[in-house]
Amino acid sequence: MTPMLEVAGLRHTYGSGPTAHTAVQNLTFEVATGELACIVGPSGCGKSTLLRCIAGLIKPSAGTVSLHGDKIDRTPEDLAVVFQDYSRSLFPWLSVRGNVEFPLRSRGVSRADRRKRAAEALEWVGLSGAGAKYPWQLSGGMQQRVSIARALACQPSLLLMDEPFASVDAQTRFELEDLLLRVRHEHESTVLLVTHDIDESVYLGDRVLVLSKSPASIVADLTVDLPAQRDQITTRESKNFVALRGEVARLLHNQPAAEPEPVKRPTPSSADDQAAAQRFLEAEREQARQTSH
Ligand SMILES: Nc1ncnc2c1ncn2[C@@H]1O[C@H](COP(=O)(O)OP(=O)(O)OP(=O)(O)O)[C@@H](O)[C@H]1O
Repeated sequence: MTPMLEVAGLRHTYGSGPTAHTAVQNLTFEVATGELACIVGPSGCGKSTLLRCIAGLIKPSAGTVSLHGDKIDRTPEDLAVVFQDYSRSLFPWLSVRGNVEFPLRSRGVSRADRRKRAAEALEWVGLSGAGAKYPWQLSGGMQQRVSIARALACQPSLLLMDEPFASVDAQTRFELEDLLLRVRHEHESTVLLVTHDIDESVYLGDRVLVLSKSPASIVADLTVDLPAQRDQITTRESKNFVALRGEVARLLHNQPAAEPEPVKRPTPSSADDQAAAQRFLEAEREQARQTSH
């Protein structure tokens, strides 16, 4: 079956000559229909560059991006993006309803259908009563819900999310993570979410793609072996969660400076995995402390 998203041999270099900077190199992966894939990588490794290439906002220097088999050379209509900075992505002069309806105008959706789809999307994110308000009358978490509603109203084949919960407090972050899990199951959405938060990548993902330091390449593609129904307390305490979180942390913190080798996933085997992961993390931190002095 054709994957929803196919990224093949992607490279992007900013600038040219002596100031050229390769942000991502040789990235190849697929995201299946209905899957939620998380991308996690060190700060500045090229995560946003990758998303911008997928969204058709920049043309990659090499390689291809295809959405259900069609090569992307401009922003596809059936793709929506949720950015970290909700305050800049919502229009302050439009009501919440107006913001959610806005991208539907350029997609030729009739006024009546725009109203209907905006009302539905606001209901999905728990903001039915807020349509007439303005973004600046809402909390940060509510504004990000509006951004998510706006993306969902477009009924995208692929939802791209770039650090979507990085600008809200911890409690709101948990609520928004659970909101995303709920709506993606209800709507069988295909989601590619970029985060620098290891726990978030494991909590949300069906898969976690771990990127190397810049220029980003994929060092591991891990399947998240957790039940589809997750909750913030028991899932995060579970043995599989803790083991996988430790593994992602190791992969992120233990990278050679250049050309990382692909790393195979070890199979969790003993009841001591959790403690072993914790000890390993502590050893990693100690090593990082020593090398930074
Ligand atoms: N327009 C640009 N021109 C030149 N270099 C750029 C440009 N945009 C990004 N870069 C560089 O490319 C590299 C990757 O940047 P990018 O923003 O994609 O990384 P990131 O992983 O999303 O970063 P962060 O984790 O801080 O959000 C960085 O070294 C950055 O300085």
